[in-house]
Amino acid sequence: MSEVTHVLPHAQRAASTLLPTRHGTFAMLGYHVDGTELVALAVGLDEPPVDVLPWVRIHSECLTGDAFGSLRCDCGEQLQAALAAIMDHGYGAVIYARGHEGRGIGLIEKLKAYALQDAGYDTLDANLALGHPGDARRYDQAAAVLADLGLTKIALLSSNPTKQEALEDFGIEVAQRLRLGVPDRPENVFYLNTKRARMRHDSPPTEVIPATDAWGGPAEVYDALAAEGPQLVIAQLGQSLDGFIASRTGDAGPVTGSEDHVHLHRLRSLVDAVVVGAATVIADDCRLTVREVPGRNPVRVVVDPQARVPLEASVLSNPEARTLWLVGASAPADLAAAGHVKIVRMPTDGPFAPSDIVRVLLDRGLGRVLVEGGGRLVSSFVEAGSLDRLFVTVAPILLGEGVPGIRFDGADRVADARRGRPRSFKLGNDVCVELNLRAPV
Ligand SMILES: Nc1nc2c(ncn2[C@@H]2O[C@H](COP(=O)(O)OP(=O)(O)OP(=O)(O)O)[C@@H](O)[C@H]2O)c(=O)[nH]1
Ligand SMILES: [Zn+2]
Repeated sequence: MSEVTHVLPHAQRAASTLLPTRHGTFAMLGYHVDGTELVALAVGLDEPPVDVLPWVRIHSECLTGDAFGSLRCDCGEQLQAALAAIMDHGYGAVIYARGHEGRGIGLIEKLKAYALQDAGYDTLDANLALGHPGDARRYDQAAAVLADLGLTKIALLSSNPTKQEALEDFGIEVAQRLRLGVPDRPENVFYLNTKRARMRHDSPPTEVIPATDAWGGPAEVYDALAAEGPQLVIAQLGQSLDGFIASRTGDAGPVTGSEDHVHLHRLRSLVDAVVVGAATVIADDCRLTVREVPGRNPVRVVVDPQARVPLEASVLSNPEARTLWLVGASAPADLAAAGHVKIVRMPTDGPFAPSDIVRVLLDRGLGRVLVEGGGRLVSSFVEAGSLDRLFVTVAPILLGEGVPGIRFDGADRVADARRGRPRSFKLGNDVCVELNLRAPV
């Protein structure tokens, strides 16, 4: 931690209430700090978990982004993603920093800066041309609120190292900094790239997401996933109307249509890691990369307790993306994998518990996970309660017999079936059902 170089102003806690949101109910605290009104939306403060860092976002007020949904900046999406992530994490707070509007120059001055940007200036030069500093924000008030909340050692949700350093100057220990995965858009990509090039922002650029819903399913499905924050486990299966993901011979010909293929690539583009079982790799020789839509390739994760996947398989031989090869404790010790492949020896001979797989990935910074097949692996995640969302695309064909999709030790009574909040949409002639398994039905 760096030296504490400044003294904090007094944070006067003046109001305390509850705020139900679409992400859940937050404690909402209102503060007066040095003539400015700040609010905190907090969760989990009454019973802080042991050895867990609170997740904190210091969100700079942005009327245009936060309230109007402007796409000139990424503030609105960052705010929603932060609320979702912190609620999901169960411990932390968003400090909504009034007085930060326009990086501290105020609303109307920001609009003047926008007008200059309309004429070709970038976001930094526009501020300078108006006689303002590039960034005029102060962080002592937010730090004082954090101190009052007892959040003095935190994980900060931000792409801005300056923010981290400023908080540390005021005695807040930033033990970790996490970036929210909000996509670049055509309307804000120049702005975001300027911040990367000139204002020290270190969010990795994403491929630009066109403002269109012509990819796979409707945009709101993917926007909702993008807003889910750094930890998310989803699964996708394509199956026949009678519930098979492949024919009786295991023929790997696609069951669902091309729109579902695009949808799958879209899901891959939204995660850090895509997980498949050994049998699926052997049957399909899948590449697991993002090709149908713009986006980064996720890390490929092969669940292979007996190390059965041959070295010639695409995921092990083609270095177009990184691969983690999860093998069992007794798998051969002399596996000679290529440089892009990392062998992870699990403590047991398998089958590996979904929670152990998720943990191994999380330890490597891979918090957003797509389980892509086969049926048994996805089923084990369903059964273990390890999935946040399940997508099943149903094609209007009947196979009669084949490789089953989801099968697990089910309920005796229909009333006890697994349920989630459903949403369904068409993918060509197929129908995709998304089950949000964390949302109350
Ligand atoms: N002056 C000015 N302010 C802007 C502009 N675009 C967004 N802002 C303001 O910038 C603030 C948000 O700061 P950002 O640079 O987006 O992000 P950050 O807070 O530094 O970093 P993160 O924590 O990663 O979000 C908000 O107060 C916005 O109103 C602009 O073009 N000019
Ligand atoms: Zn903004």
